[in-house]
Amino acid sequence: MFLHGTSRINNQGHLEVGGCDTVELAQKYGTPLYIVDEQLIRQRMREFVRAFEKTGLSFQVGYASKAFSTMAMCRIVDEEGLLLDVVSEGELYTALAADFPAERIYFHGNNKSPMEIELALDAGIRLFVADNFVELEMLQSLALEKGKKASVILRVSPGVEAHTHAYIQTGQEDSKFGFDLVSGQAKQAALLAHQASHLELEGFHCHIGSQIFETEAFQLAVEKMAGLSTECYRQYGIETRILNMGGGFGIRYEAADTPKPPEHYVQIIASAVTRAFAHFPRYPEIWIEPGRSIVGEAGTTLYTIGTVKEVPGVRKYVAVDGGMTDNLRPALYNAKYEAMLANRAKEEAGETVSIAGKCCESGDMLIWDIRLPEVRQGDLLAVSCTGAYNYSMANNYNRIPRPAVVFVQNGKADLVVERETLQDLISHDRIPSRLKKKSEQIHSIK
Ligand SMILES: Cc1ncc(COP(=O)(O)O)c(C=O)c1O
Ligand SMILES: N[C@@H](CCCC[NH3+])C(=O)O
Repeated sequence: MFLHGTSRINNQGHLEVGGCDTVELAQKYGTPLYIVDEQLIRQRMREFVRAFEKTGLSFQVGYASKAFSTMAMCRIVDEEGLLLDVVSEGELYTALAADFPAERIYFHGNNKSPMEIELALDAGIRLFVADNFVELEMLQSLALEKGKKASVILRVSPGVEAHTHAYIQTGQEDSKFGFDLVSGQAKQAALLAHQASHLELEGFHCHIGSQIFETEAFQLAVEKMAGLSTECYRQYGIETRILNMGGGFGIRYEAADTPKPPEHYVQIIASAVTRAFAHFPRYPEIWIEPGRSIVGEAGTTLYTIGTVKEVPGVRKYVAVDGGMTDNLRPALYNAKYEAMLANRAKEEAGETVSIAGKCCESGDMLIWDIRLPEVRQGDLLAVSCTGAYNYSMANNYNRIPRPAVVFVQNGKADLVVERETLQDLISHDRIPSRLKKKSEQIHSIK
């Protein structure tokens, strides 16, 4: 397993993250456990910021909460001075509850409800990334009602779609997100927002995919956005003050992944902007909103190994005390992960096994065919690179409680999310009185 950030093997042969021995973390907090390397998160944020500072252009780095949102995480984003991208009432509520300044929050989403828009307007967030015509209408009428002006940038589908190792240019992007560029919808929306009495159109947004290594795709997307900006400027006098190029920068999940450092993506985007917007009086302020590349490599999930089952001549299944409930990505995207035995980290690999989760689902496999030392019940398995879209996509399938989350740094561990309890699982359940047991019914009559 590749050791990211502060991860290392200590003298006892245990995996250590943030100066904390993971075997001790397992004893103290139990497993499964999400361990987050705080120093690495801060380092990544600073790398993006410093790279922009070097360009001399105006910029904002946002963090996409969807990758991993907790109140403690919002505090780190605030301390590092980033903007915060939220996509739901829940993410907004989490940020506000953590006292994140509303004026540095902006709201994404393809189906914002009137209630969500009202909450955000009342809180005084920085802006909305408007996704469609219905939303523009809602924003205008709710802002009017409240006697406010809602700042917006428009989400555009630029017809550039990037995948992990390739990108394609599609004519008209078939996407549930944003205003289509090719058909002229984006321009039409810009004019509408520009003319609306209670909207302030500040610019455009696009996001071309996630876990992207192809930097050419970002260049092409900048060019497309510049084309739209030019048309809007020449025809309607609309100035693009903000150009948000989204997130999507790839990370190293396994040896085959070769991501570029944050600086590389920033340079590519910044130089594409200086070229493509050269004919404007001013360059737009460039925004990006990475999620995965900030938190992904900082996460490690610790499991206890339970049953081991050999199918003779076929494979050895090693089951852990979590699975698709804490990491949905292998089941959902066939995502690949690396792992090691955290309690015997120095031992040579001796066998090939497959790591199964504990859900009642054949597809609940975390890793197929991984080389590990001979595994025993009670060993600790550490899966790396689980910081993004693991905790945030965790679920209670099979009524399995969600794990705890600890932040580790300089030898200290802080519990930032408590493990769900069995009581939590039933806390919203209600039994209608007709289904209550006779004894309980009599009790409730008294
Ligand atoms: C609009 C938008 N912005 C930002 C992100 C964050 O992407 P990533 O975590 O790949 O950086 C996403 C997720 O793909 C997104 O949909
Ligand atoms: N949830 C996805 C990424 C989608 C991000 C949201 N647009 C993942 O785990 O990789």
